[in-house]
Amino acid sequence: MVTWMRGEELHRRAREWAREHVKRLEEVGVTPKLAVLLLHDDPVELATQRRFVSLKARDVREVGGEVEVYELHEVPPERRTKEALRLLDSLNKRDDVTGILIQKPLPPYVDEEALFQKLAPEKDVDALTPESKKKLLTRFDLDRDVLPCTPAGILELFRMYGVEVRGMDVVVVGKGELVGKPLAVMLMQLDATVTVLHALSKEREPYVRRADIVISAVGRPPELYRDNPWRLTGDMVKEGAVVVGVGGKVDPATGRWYFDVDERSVAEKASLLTPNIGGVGLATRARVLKNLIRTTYQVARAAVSSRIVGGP
Ligand SMILES: Nc1nc(=O)c2c([nH]1)NC[C@@H]1CN(c3ccc(C(=O)N[C@@H](CCC(=O)O)C(=O)O)cc3)C=[N+]21
Repeated sequence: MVTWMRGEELHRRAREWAREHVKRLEEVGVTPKLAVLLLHDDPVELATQRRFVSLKARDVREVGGEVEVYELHEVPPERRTKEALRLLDSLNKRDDVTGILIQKPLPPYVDEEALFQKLAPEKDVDALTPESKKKLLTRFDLDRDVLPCTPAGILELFRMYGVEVRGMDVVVVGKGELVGKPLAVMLMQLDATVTVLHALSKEREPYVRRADIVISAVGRPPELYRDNPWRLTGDMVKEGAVVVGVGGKVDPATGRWYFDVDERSVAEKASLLTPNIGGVGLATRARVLKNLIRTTYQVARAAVSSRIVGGP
């Protein structure tokens, strides 16, 4: 029998925790404010990302924070990076903005590196600036650090459901900057044996079949992508494996979700499995809230100490 790894509890606890901190911050005159940048113009991505952004915005508002969303898809592609950099510059400087999130993925013509270099590290809710990434390579503290939301959310699910990664064979499918890559690094820190598979991997099945833990973070469901489609089905994993499904896309025509993991067939083989709805997504949102509170403290602290250092 499969045990479902659900994110509701983490999400509920994070909201409670965040609400408490919003109250505490209120007393010193600070309100968390998240600025979200949405740069994509591809219809599948725009539909999907808008949905994610509205969910995160709802969470932040529900705990007493504020949200500003900036959509840049109407800016011509050749000016998109420049406009985003200009916007980031002003958001970096604004005292009322305490967290900035650049929704991923970005369109291919946008200079991603330039954006994350520009983003003020103390406001980096996703831990995607070069500074945050560097920290991941040495060590991290799941309970204290601003860490990439989805990888950290998955590690929290593992902790909650007693999944030990030490010494385990873990396969991560997908090597994206947002999930696959940081997660692989974190799992390595936790002494797992990590294999990362991606679009150019010669073979996938043999690696997947022998893995104790499979994490699928691709986001190319066959229903929506002809090139390099990916779906994990029950026949691909070993009996008793732990399986985590991360990727999912919304069909802009129907509003329907398509996911990386075929929940039904995998549930017949896996010992533990995240549900496509109510699993990793909620664990991710829990971390977004926690990260925003942490960046808010960082920003508030920086403002106070610069006042002390710089004088009035
Ligand atoms: N810079 C950046 N940071 C992110 O954190 C980020 C991103 N880019 N790009 C896209 C992914 C995806 N993501 C999700 C958030 C919430 C759900 C979620 O809450 N899903 C609901 C269902 C969704 C629904 O009800 O429509 C659930 O799992 O129950 C899922 C996925 C954040 N992402």
